[in-house]
Amino acid sequence: MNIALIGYGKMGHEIEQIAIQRGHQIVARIDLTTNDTFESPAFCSANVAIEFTRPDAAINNIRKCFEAGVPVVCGTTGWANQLSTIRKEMETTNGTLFWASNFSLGVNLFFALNRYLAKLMNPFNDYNISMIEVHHTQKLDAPSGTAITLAESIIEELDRKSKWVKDIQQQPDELAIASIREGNVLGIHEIIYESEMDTISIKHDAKSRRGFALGAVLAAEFTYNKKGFLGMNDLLAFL
Ligand SMILES: NC(=O)C1=CN([C@@H]2O[C@H](COP(=O)(O)OP(=O)(O)OC[C@H]3O[C@@H](n4cnc5c(N)ncnc54)[C@H](O)[C@@H]3O)[C@@H](O)[C@H]2O)C=CC1
Ligand SMILES: O=C(O)C1=N[C@H](C(=O)O)C[C@H](O)C1
Repeated sequence: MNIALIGYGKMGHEIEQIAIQRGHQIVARIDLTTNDTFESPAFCSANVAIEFTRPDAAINNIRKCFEAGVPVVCGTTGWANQLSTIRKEMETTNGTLFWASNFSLGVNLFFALNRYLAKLMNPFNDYNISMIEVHHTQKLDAPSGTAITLAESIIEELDRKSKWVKDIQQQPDELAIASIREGNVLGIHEIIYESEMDTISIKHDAKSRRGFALGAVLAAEFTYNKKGFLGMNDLLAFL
């Protein structure tokens, strides 16, 4: 498969290695540091583009993929509040977008565990719930996209929580997400249920970026020749 990388930073490099190991060709690398363009024949020859850039760049890059008729897998976080806008544009252009806040298989198992635990804890009002996410200091968005996905599932399952807030809980229905930025931490997410009697917590700790990158390449393989909006549940049902 011909793959175009949009964003050739930490994730772009990791994805390139895995894509080549899996027998794909990288036909274009669009980044602030390269000369490749969306208009080039090389980019237009891509079967799928994989976009990992920054929150303020993702939407425009996805639009460029729709214009070029290239399906796009996007892992950039920090812009998901505009997802419904871009989905409408995807429909009007008959495009293809696969988006996930986290492509790692382990994190997606953790998503299922999180939802199950929230459902289990729903009747037990003595437990309050909070979340901590830790990432490297270069990360631009907070809370992380993964933390927001986790929070959205908890809010769906737990009647006593109706919205997430950054850092400090002020109302009982708020779910506080603390974001810590330190060193080169690749991504830690912990959900904590706390009563006067005890603490129950679940935690995911990424050991490398390979899990994110492998998931993104699998998503690209899955996206090839498909139309519409796709996500990790579609991919996991297929694996
Ligand atoms: N969904 C997932 O599984 C994961 C998502 N991420 C997200 O992916 C994004 C990128 O992460 P990293 O690779 O670690 O960041 P990075 O900072 O190492 O790389 C970003 C690259 O994008 C380039 N860039 C910036 N603006 C651009 C533009 N307008 N067009 C093209 N390229 C542009 C930069 O020059 C840089 O090389 C972040 O939003 C991060 O949160 C990161 C890991 C996993
Ligand atoms: O910026 C990162 O590094 C990561 N971002 C994603 C997020 O915001 O959830 C996924 C992973 O945690 C790494």
